This record gives sequence, structure tokens and C-alpha cells, in this order.
Amino acid sequence: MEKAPDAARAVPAPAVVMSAVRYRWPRAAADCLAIDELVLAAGERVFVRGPSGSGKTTLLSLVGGVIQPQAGTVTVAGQALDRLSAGARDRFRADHVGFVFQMFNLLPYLSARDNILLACRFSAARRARLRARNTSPAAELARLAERLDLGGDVLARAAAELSVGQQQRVAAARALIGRPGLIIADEPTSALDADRQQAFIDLLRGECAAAGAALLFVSHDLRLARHFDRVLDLARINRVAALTEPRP
Ligand SMILES: Nc1ncnc2c1ncn2[C@@H]1O[C@H](COP(=O)(O)OP(=O)(O)OP(=O)(O)O)[C@@H](O)[C@H]1O
Repeated sequence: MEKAPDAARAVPAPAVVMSAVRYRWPRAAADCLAIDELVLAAGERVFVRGPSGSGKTTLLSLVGGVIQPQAGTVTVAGQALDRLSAGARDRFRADHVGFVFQMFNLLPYLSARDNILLACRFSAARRARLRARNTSPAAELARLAERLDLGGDVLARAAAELSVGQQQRVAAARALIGRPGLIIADEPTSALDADRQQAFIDLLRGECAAAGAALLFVSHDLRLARHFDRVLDLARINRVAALTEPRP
């Protein structure tokens, strides 16, 4: 349920709290992640680094409630995800979390416009947040399209027909529309050249700041880390990594 705006302003819950979390993939011989505590403040922008295979994507999947830990709790915007049924978790995610994945996960046969608006169609909370700001999904789509350089006929074209850069910007608009409190981005800039990377990060940061959204961002490219409030070295907080990898 949406909090009353006054209550939400008075005591902003942390965007994410992970507590004593342990996760092992099905059929894996060992745990992938063991994290005692991880807190992401409301509105905080965190860059997650770590070697390939260290569990960065797994961490994002836990935070997004896509997978469930075998032990411990993941709390997003004050809601413990393990207290929700699978269906309620899906609805909570649609309401409160925007994802920008490496492979974008757009529906290829739908237009860019419909891909973006789908995020609002599935979420009464996203629509309500827009209404509370005297705007609508269509008006917010137009604003984001302008900000994201999705002009001309791009919005009308099927996602499968768009360039990689256009698809990425459509995915960002879909994540941001309706102002979810948490944006999760997994290598969203890997297909872009340096100039476009910079522009994309600026935009993501600006939109998250305007919406008060926290940003959890994974990349191999450490040069991007300076744009964030904090760098989280997964190898340092993951006790599995500490136990199995030699420290320098
Ligand atoms: N769906 C899955 N089923 C089983 N094991 C998985 C699955 N996804 C990831 N793993 C395993 O979990 C570990 C962490 O993978 P993960 O993708 O989270 O790492 P990563 O840090 O994001 O890697 P990269 O930087 O290469 O994307 C790896 O050993 C991987 O093989």
C-alpha cells in the first residue's frame, strides 16, 4: 500500500536493507552470496563493483525480489520481501522498482511507446504517483522521450527495430516512468561509446535525483564510479568471496 505523502516525507525508509542474507543457486555446490548487512539509503546512488562471477547480478536479483534468499531478509522501501506471496512480490516490484538490464528485456513486437507505458499499465501505484504530481503516463512519456532523445518516429517503432542505444534509452524510460523509489541497473552502458555513456549516466542520475529514487548500478567500468555517492566492492561485503578468494 502507498504511504501517505506526509508520512513518507517525515521518515523515508531506507531504499534497501539486506540482513544476514545467504543465497545459493539451485544445484550449486556452494553459496554464491553471504552478506551480513547492506543498507542503501533513500535516494542514495551506489556503484557496485566486483570481478566477473562475483555475484553482482545475483545481488540485484535478490534486491529486486526476482530470487529469494535461503536465509536472511531483503527489505525494500520498508517492505520485507519474504513476507509477500509470489504474486504480491511481483506487484510490489512493478510498483516500486525500475530495472534497466544489460539486454534491456523489451517486448520486441511492441512499440517503444507501449513498452514504456506497460510499466504504468501494470502498476496503479506508478499511475497514482503521477496523478499526485498533476501529470499522466502519456505526459510523463513525452517528457522522458524528450529527455532521452527518443524523438522522430522512434516511439512508434517496434522495439526490435531500434538501435541498441535507442533500446537502452527506451528501457531507461520504462524503468523511470511513474517514479519508483529504486532503480536497479545492470551494465546498462556496456553497449555505448564514452560520450553516450556519460550522457546516459547524467540522465539516470538526474532523473533519480528528481524523483528521490535510489540507484543501484552495476558496471565493470570503474571510470563510471565517480558519478556515484558510494562504491560498494562486492568482494569486500560478500563473506563467500572473502572465504574463497585470496586477498591481495
Ligand atoms: N541462473 C543461474 N543458475 C545457476 N547459477 C547461476 C545463475 N546465475 C548466476 N549463477 C552463478 O552465480 C555466480 C555469480 O554470477 P553473477 O551473474 O551474479 O555474477 P556477476 O558478478 O554479475 O558476473 P558478471 O560480471 O560476469 O556479469 C556465478 O558463479 C554464476 O555461475
